[in-house]
Amino acid sequence: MTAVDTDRVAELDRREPLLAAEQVTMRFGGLVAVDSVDFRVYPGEIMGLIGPNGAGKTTFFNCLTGLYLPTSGRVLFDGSVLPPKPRRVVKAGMARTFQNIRLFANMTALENVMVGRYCRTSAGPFTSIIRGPKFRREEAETRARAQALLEFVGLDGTAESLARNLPYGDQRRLEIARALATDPKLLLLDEPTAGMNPQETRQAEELIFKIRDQGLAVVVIEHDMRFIFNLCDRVLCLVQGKALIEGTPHEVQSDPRVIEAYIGKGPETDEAAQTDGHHDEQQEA
Ligand SMILES: Nc1ncnc2c1ncn2[C@@H]1O[C@H](COP(=O)(O)OP(=O)(O)OP(=O)(O)O)[C@@H](O)[C@H]1O
Repeated sequence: MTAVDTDRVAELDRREPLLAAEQVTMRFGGLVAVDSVDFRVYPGEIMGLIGPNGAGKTTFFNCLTGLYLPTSGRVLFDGSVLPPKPRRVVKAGMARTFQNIRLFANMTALENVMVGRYCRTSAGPFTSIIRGPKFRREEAETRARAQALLEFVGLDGTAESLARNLPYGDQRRLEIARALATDPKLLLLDEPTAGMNPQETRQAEELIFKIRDQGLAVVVIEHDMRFIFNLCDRVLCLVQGKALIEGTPHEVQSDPRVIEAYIGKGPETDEAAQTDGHHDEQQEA
């Protein structure tokens, strides 16, 4: 089953974008990693970002999320340019996961999600030290919300497990739960299925649809073509830092330039794309 609905995509196009990248360029010395890229994400859509290794996807992601200040161009979130400060970006409503899992390995699953929630609490250092009523009330709310998010991502029953003891696919879902704890409007997922088995990948797909159905916009970087074309409303393909094509999954996957960019690794050979050297590296990380 495909998620793509042409009427839905047309409707999305009539709305104000939640995220808009305008002519974003990122240079590292003489290397142009991202070259004049325009990109729009609308509320409630799933947007895919694909491209061969080294195409500039992660660098572009880092520009979108304020980790990098673009060399030129700008990124607007909800109509404003955000300061390149992670806490401000998160508070504005943008959350992300990384290519390599970044959990607090020795904390429980519940504690990991609670950490994500603290950007939405207001108890100051003094109230926290004396553990006053406001702190205790917020702590109870944070715990309840974290527990609900664990259930939402399908991790109920793991609340007290240490993050490092969870299976790989569960760790990835835990990262998503932690990102959701910040109450984002936009969730950015950097290779959410890297290293997953087919069953975990299917579960990840269902989870992302569920997140979209809550009204969030989602941007996904992936190498797994079958996953991305089944999941996304629209897809942008980057090649050597430039936007090669943006369109519906059907438009993108049938464009011969995309297949050529992957040196023959079209959708029909996506298993090969999943098992290339890049993914082995991710699994070892
Ligand atoms: N911090 C950096 N300093 C210098 N060059 C960088 C830096 N980060 C990325 N690059 C270079 O920018 C280019 C784009 O890299 P990037 O990681 O964004 O690509 P990607 O599409 O995410 O690749 P992959 O699919 O392998 O993760 C590459 O040539 C890379 O070597």
